[in-house]
Parts: sequence; structure tokens; C-alpha cells
Amino acid sequence: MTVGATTGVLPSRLVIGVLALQGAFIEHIHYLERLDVKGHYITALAVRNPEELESCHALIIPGGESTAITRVADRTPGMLPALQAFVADPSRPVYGTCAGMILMADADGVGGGKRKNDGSAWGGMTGLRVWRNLYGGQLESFEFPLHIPSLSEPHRPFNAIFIRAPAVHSLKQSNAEIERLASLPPDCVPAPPPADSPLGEPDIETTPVVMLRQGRKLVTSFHPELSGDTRIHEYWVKHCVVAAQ
Ligand SMILES: NC(=O)CC[C@H](N)C(=O)O
Repeated sequence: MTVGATTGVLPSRLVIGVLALQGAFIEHIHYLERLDVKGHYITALAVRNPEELESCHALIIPGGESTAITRVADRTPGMLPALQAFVADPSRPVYGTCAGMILMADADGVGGGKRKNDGSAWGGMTGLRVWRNLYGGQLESFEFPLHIPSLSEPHRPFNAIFIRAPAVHSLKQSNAEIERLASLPPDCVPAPPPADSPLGEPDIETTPVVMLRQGRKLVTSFHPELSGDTRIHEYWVKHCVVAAQ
């Protein structure tokens, strides 16, 4: 939490929600509590119902299991439509990690699930199409010292942790540009998704991309909240949340 406001400017209070229906939400809350963003008080809130969501300026959708998160949201009165509306609104800052990235893809833009209805997402990153579990199962989890030029101390690698991670299948043309903020080197990238799926031909240029931004929306296919490094949270709050106030 930051108390130091800049001279003559009152500090703003930011309520940042972390969707707490399933998955790794508590770690994100601890990270937000550690963030020091000049001139802003940050309150981290575990979000479990539409009223809590409505009180937030911004939202983090954690990693976990995208189908389970949708299922729990669907059983909570009013929650699924409230989340879909919040996430799809370009003025609302939202950060999705791993399962959260899957849920921020286009509604018809998810492949790789075992069942037919595994593939529906909530939108937010217009044009994003993802493939679930392309990096393999739990046993294929790995860490990589990722180069992310937009972070503070850009020369210090970010220890990115990939757990049953999704990959970018392709990026459809949309009015809002999607920035590619970080990619894995070729020897860490799995074979692209199959060409004969309902999502069509994958774009092999986008398979290595693991961090993307579109306006106030950010997604990473890895778990930043497990690495002990708050720089990605800091980046999102400074560039997507504070800039939106
Ligand atoms: N670590 C994760 O969030 C894994 C995501 C999971 N494979 C899914 O499809 O939802």
C-alpha cells in the first residue's frame, strides 16, 4: 500500500478484485497488497459475487481450471453475465493468467478441450484465440527466465512458471491492436495446435507468444504470482489500471 502522494494531487483509492471462485487467487491478493504504486492506495478484494465485482475498478482472473471457474460462476446467481459484461467492456482493466487468459479469449476462440462444451470464453481480448494445455500436462510444468522489455529493470529476466499452460492459436484482425510483450525462444515452444480443428489453421508466428496486451487488458499464459516477482502486476496496474482512472 502506498501513502506517498505526489505534491498537490490527492492519492486515489483503487479497488482491485481477484476472482476467487477456483484456482490460485490468494497469491494474487498477496502480490497486490505488496505493490507500491506512487500516489495510489490499492485495496485487493476477493471477488465471489456480482456485488463484489461491481465495487472493483479492475479485475484479475487467476490460473486454475477455466472450465471449473466458468462452472462455479454459472452456479452463482448473476455472476456469469456480470463477469462477461465486466471482462468484455474495453474500459475495464482486466488481467488474465493461464486459465484467466483462456477465459479472456474470443467466445468461440478456445480449442484443445476434451469435451465439446469446454471451449467457451468470456471475451475481453478481441481477436485472441487460444489452445488449452498445448504445453502439456502437470508433469510437463516448467520455468523459464523470460525477457520482457516493457517491465521495470528490463534486463533482469522474469522467472515465468508454466503449468498446463495454454498457447496462442492465432490473433484475428480486430479494431484494437494486440501488442506482443513476450515470447519464448523456439526450443521451448511445442508443436503448434492441429490444423483440422474448428479454430482452423493456427498461426505459427503466434505460438511462442506468452504475454499480450490490448488497451486495458493483459494476459499471460504463465503464472507470475508464483515467482516472487511483482513486476508484471506493477506493469498492469501502472499502464492499464491507473492510466484508466
Ligand atoms: N495453470 C492453469 O491455469 C492451467 C489452465 C488449464 N489447463 C485450463 O485449461 O484451464
